[in-house]
Amino acid sequence: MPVSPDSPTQSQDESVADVIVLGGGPAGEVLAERVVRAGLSAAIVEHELLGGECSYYACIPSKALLRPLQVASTTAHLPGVEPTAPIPDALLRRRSDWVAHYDDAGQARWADKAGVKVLRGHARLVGERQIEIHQRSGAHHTVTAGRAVVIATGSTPRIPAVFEGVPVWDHRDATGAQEVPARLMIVGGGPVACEAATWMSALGAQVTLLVRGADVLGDAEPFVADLVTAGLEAAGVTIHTFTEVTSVRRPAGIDPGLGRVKGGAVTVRTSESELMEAEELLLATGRRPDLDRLNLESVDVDAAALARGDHSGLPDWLHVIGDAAGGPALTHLGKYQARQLAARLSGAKTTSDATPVPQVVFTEPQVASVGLTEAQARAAGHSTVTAEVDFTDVPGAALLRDDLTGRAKLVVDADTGLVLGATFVGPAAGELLHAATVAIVGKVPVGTLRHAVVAFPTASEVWLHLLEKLERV
Ligand SMILES: Cc1cc2nc3c(=O)[nH]c(=O)nc-3n(C[C@H](O)[C@H](O)[C@H](O)COP(=O)(O)OP(=O)(O)OC[C@H]3O[C@@H](n4cnc5c(N)ncnc54)[C@H](O)[C@@H]3O)c2cc1C
Ligand SMILES: NC(=O)c1ccc[n+]([C@@H]2O[C@H](COP(=O)([O-])OP(=O)(O)OC[C@H]3O[C@@H](n4cnc5c(N)ncnc54)[C@H](O)[C@@H]3O)[C@@H](O)[C@H]2O)c1
Repeated sequence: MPVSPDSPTQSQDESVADVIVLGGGPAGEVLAERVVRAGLSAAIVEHELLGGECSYYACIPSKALLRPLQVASTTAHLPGVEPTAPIPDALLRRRSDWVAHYDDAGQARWADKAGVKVLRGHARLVGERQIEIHQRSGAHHTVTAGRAVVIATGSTPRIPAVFEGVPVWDHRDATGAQEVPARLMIVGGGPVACEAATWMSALGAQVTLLVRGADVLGDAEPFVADLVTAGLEAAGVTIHTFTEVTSVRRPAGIDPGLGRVKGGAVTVRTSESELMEAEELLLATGRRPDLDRLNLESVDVDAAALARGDHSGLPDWLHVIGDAAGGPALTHLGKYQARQLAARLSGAKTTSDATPVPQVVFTEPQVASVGLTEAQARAAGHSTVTAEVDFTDVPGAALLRDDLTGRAKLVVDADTGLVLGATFVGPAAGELLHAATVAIVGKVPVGTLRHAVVAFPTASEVWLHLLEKLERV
């Protein structure tokens, strides 16, 4: 039962559903929908927008901005068509349309149709299967779950100590940009930093990336950083590696609202003792599970252990999925965990949760990877054989555009011939990935993969060339 924001403080204890989900992001929504489909009742408690970070501030707006840029980049290198250039205002309008102008009415209609109750307000645990729901007005009431409570509260940005209290951009401002700062410093070298550098430079900002480590996307196969760095630099982005911010200054900021410049120029000093200045600074320094305000101690759960991904201390009625679970922060992983948990809650037998995690970073060129890198496979004790192929050697890939850059790598267990990991960088990389995921999950040896004939001339011929290099396996 939704409580209107102006209702008086109240305390009632009602069993609203078999399963209560805390947080209505992609993980929470899939969980709720699936348990209802299985014949149980479900309610979601959401304190902001139903649809979560992914729908309004993360995956959807970023990809709405990046897809036209990918098309523009292709047309610039595709004889036979006029090159096309990004139109900043139209890009921002496309983004705003895809986030439904930050209105979740459509998601609320979906929930209604799916038979999922939506309880608006901030949730905190107060006892076994008991949730207190707080409204902004101060009113609150208690609800009880018949069977299970699922934490799906997502994640929140990690703020390095040096930036605490300084008004700068986070990923919400970058995906929700209303203004384009003339100069933008981005701190970080992960997917958020690289993708945001791509769209903010296309929108007209002069972007400087401050990367603490040796490379952008440092956990990937080494050639990933080389190709993404070249792509960013070609787009006009300046990259400083081995650079950490040691101090930051900004004249007292104002809060001008989402995606607007938050005050006067920002000045940072870096570990190289360099002073740098920009109109805005975006922090893209990672995320951590959002568990702080859940009152977990009231049910004897150690929030710090849970944030590290240690779920062993959870009582049998309490579960955690999605970014809140402390693993890789990816929408599709949270949704997979939701499907698995929904099956278990409705009495079905499920296989183990251990599954390779695919990821596509939508830079120019695109980066797609799944499973282990060669270094990770070796560290895990595998003896490995690998194959690498340049996209320029593959006719189906070379037809996609001129000025082609791209590379692929397969990591295979030398003893079993099974694929352990795959990385593709280049046009269509994201579409080449799922075959690798299927090969890993299905435990298909490379000897069998060779019989999967590839249609000519498609980018999937990259697979053919990789497998030809593994003929002795
Ligand atoms: C810029 C950016 C781009 C990204 N792009 C991609 C991408 O392309 N592909 C990809 O797979 N992943 C991407 N991600 C990661 C992706 O956004 C997350 O993995 C995903 O949103 C996690 O889903 P979730 O349901 O676990 O949590 P969220 O989407 O964070 O949803 C959690 C929900 O819980 C609510 N909530 C939290 N606490 C409470 C409480 N106490 N009471 C009530 N409600 C609460 C929140 O308001 C929110 O609605 C991106 C992330 C960022 C920052
Ligand atoms: N396309 C996609 O799949 C996609 C896109 C965006 C984000 N995401 C996911 O969202 C999550 C958050 O992404 P992210 O890029 O913010 O996180 P990340 O953890 O992947 O990268 C954080 C970056 O910040 C750097 N860093 C950390 N602390 C720092 C400090 N104090 N000073 C300087 N640099 C520091 C790290 O070295 C790293 O380069 C990730 O799990 C990511 O996979 C996915």
